[in-house]
Amino acid sequence: MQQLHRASRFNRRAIKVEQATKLVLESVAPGQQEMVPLWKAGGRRLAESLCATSDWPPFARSGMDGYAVRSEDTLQASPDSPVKLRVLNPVTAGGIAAGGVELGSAIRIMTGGVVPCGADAVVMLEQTTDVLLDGLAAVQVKQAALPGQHIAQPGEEFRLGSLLAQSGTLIRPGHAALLGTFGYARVPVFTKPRIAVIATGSELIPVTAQLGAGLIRDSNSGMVAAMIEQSGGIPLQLGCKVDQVEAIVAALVEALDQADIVITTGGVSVGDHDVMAAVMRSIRNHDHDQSEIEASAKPKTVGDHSTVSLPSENLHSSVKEMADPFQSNYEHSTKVLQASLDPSTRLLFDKVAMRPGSPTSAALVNGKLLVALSGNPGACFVGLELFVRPVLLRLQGVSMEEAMPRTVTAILDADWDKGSPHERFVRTRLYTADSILHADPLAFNKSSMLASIPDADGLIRIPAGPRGAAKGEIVEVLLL
Ligand SMILES: Nc1nc2c(c(=O)[nH]1)N[C@H]1C(S)=C(S)[C@@H](COP(=O)(O)OP(=O)(O)OC[C@H]3O[C@@H](n4cnc5c(N)ncnc54)[C@H](O)[C@@H]3O)O[C@H]1N2
Ligand code: MOO
Repeated sequence: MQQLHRASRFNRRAIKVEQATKLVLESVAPGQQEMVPLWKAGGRRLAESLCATSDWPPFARSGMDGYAVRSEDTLQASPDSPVKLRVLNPVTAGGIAAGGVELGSAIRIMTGGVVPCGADAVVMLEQTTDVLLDGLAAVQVKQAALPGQHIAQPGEEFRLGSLLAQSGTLIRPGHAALLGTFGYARVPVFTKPRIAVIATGSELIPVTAQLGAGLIRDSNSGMVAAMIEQSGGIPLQLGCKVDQVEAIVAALVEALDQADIVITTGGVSVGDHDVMAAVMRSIRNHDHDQSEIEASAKPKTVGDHSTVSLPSENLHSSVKEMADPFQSNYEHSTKVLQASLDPSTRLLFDKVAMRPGSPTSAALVNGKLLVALSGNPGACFVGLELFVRPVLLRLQGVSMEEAMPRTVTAILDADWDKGSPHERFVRTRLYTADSILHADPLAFNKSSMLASIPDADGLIRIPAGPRGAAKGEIVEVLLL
């Protein structure tokens, strides 16, 4: 029996990164929406596509301080032979002229003012001289004005009803300006997804604590929280939990209750205390049991998740397998976990064909996504970028395609001669030289290392194989 349990730890089938990303993205849908004042909408995601409520500009607008003229009146104007135009009634309060521009006349106008009817050009103040004509106010123009000169035509930027921004758009300052222009004082946005964060590991202490023998501070929680904030979510910190089933199950139950999705870090590998791996096995077996129930009602199809061969151990034994009988009331914890799983609960994956982060796992638990990231900071970071950020964007209305990381190609600056059976994501600096983008892999790139994470501009994607990649090769880089 013990052998079977041991074997089940290694019975994990790696799926490709794209497939894993697709699975997590398909398991979430854009969330609720709310109205927020425009001045608080910056950085949020639009929940509806919004359109222009009028033409813009709404009237012919002067782009300069000067005189509104009829261009044909100025056709013969030159420095040697300036044209004199009578100055008619000045623009009234509100910037609207009382009358129009008539033959041989001009009206003084300010930047942004309504171009009076009859005028089809504005001459800049600097290019005019105030003079008298028959004792009355006049202006002298020394150059022919082109029709339309310094006038913004009504509707030239937007027509009534034209699209301003699509649902899912990140509201940047420019969008806020547009929305204000068209009278959107309150803006429909997606509610911020609430993401529970649990760090697992008995070696972890809170950031506030003093280091002790064998202890390290929990750096993943802060990193995950920062990524959540950066991607428009609200992190709910549940803190670090010791590698005991009941502590972690209790935290998961609380997290699933409070949050839209749950992220854990650590404990996903094959170690004796890797509790999240045991939880995932429990879910896999629960899923398997469900599949068997469903299979009795309908025939299995090829490629069906339920056809993956799994050891048929139950939730109890799989949790028991990793639990230290001296540390943990696993019977009770098992029941708590089991009682909290509904029939829709299923494992999405428990291994990804990538380095770092191959043990990264995900499940749908009671309709909520649970992503179990690796504890190694480098692997945790890559998992966040590949799986968590896209999910956060999707929850805020971004399309599946646009939620995926953006990629560029760059010239590799140094040999990466480490081959791998799985594709590898290498933290890199990006820079441009002679208009060519270069990827300069950062030092301290191991999964367990932190130092390169803050400096990374991208992740070089090195295909699986014995060779790695050579200096000068063109490589694909995921932008961070
Ligand atoms: N026998 C095997 N051992 C390991 C395998 C394997 O296939 N066979 N896989 C290795 C790989 S690859 C990885 S990646 C790690 C994954 O380990 P876990 O995700 O289970 O993470 P832990 O064991 O809990 O921790 C790994 C490492 O990271 C540190 N850590 C964990 N949490 C935090 C945190 N919140 N803040 C900072 N640092 C954290 C932890 O102390 C460990 O040093 O497993 C390999 N082993
Ligand atoms: O998959 Mo692990 O993250 O290589 O080190």
